[in-house]
Amino acid sequence: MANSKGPTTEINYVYRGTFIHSTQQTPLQILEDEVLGVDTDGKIAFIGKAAELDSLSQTFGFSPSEVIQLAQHEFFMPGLVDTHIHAPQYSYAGTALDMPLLEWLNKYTFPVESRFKDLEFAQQVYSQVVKRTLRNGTTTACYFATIHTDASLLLAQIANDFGQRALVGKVCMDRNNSVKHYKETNQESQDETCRFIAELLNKKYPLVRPVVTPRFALSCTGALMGQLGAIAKNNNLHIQSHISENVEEVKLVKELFPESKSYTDVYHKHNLLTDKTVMAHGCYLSDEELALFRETGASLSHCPNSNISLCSGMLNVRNVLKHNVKLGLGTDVAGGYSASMLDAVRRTLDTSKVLTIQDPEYDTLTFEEVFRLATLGGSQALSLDDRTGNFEVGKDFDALRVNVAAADGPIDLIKIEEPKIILEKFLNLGDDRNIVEVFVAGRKVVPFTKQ
Ligand SMILES: O=c1[nH]c(=O)c2nc[nH]c2[nH]1
Ligand SMILES: [Zn+2]
Repeated sequence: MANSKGPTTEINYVYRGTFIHSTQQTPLQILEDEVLGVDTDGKIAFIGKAAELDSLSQTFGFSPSEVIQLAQHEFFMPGLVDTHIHAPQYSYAGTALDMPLLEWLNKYTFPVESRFKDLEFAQQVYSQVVKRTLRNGTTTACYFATIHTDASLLLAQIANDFGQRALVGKVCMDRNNSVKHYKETNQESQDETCRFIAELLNKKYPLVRPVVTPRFALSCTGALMGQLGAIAKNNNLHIQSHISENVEEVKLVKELFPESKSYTDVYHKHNLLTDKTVMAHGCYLSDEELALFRETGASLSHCPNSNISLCSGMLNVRNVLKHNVKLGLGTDVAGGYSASMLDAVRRTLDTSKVLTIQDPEYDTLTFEEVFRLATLGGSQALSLDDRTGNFEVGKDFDALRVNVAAADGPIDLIKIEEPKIILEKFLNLGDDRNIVEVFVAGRKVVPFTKQ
């Protein structure tokens, strides 16, 4: 019996072929020769066996002749969810990876981010990052912008224009001793955050929301963090920040906040840990801190490229999962040099294997588990799993149409392969040439209609 939402909505289009996604119960569910219908609101109206096509077409009022058939080496998978990416840092992605975090922030990041006062520069970089990530299959992105409100609003507008689902954060920082012109006063940070939230909500973009963004504990006074926690609470908003990325950072946080039991406790004390909070990295969190994440419902973003590129550390993903902490993957551009979530998948697997090399007892992650982290896991980490993350009826159709054998693509298939092998090849070898179409909330956003 097909899974369906009921025949109340009008069907916009129907695809037939292989659909691969994750559920809470299984990291990999492969649905072969199925039909999936998307309604005019962009939601999945039904998914069922192709053998039931006739009855589905009668129930939902579409003609079987309009069904779009996928080719032999094609499949649909849920869109990729990037739970942590710095849009302005895309301007220097692939460079500046020669020093640890705190020096890297001072030497490269803050000087570049300070340039985003210039809206023309912001327009150029932000259009590029939204297009590049969409082309690589990121249907949902959780962005850090900069301290500049108008440029941050511009990022939100560009994501909306190109049809990407996004959380966009105006960065807050009232502490910065190294690049003195790149910081706000406490009052400015509060006022501009409120202006950012009000103006963005006022736009009523269907898929783009503000996220309260204290940069990290070293960039914010306790007073500012507490005020931002209150702003998030009063407006029922998401929160994002960084935590426990690098040994030196953890040490300085302990010195700066001696009254707190741990780094996690610093955020908890300032009401920044909620079930809509996502914290990047978390390489050095103790079991006690993970328990606090679990209790508050806060989630982690695993950013393996950045963790390795800045020699920060390695997240023990197995331990995070054991603590039942929600977890997604992030590119963390530009500490991470790649804007592609396929790279995040590969670096997650690499890191897991390095942990196994160090300790053969370590239970290496499977590609199926990492696939789930990149899709459903990310949507859960961002508390958006009621809307996106897999092909459940009633969710928005956020999806990639993948052709593993795309002409001039990077993958050679020697013979016809089963879907699981095709997915594994795509995750390990594929790139944007294999992503022939991208859908967000039912709208085809790749290939681009707008330049
Ligand atoms: O990887 C990171 N990138 C950043 O921009 C940042 N800011 C604080 N901590 C950070 N970590
Ligand atoms: Zn980051």
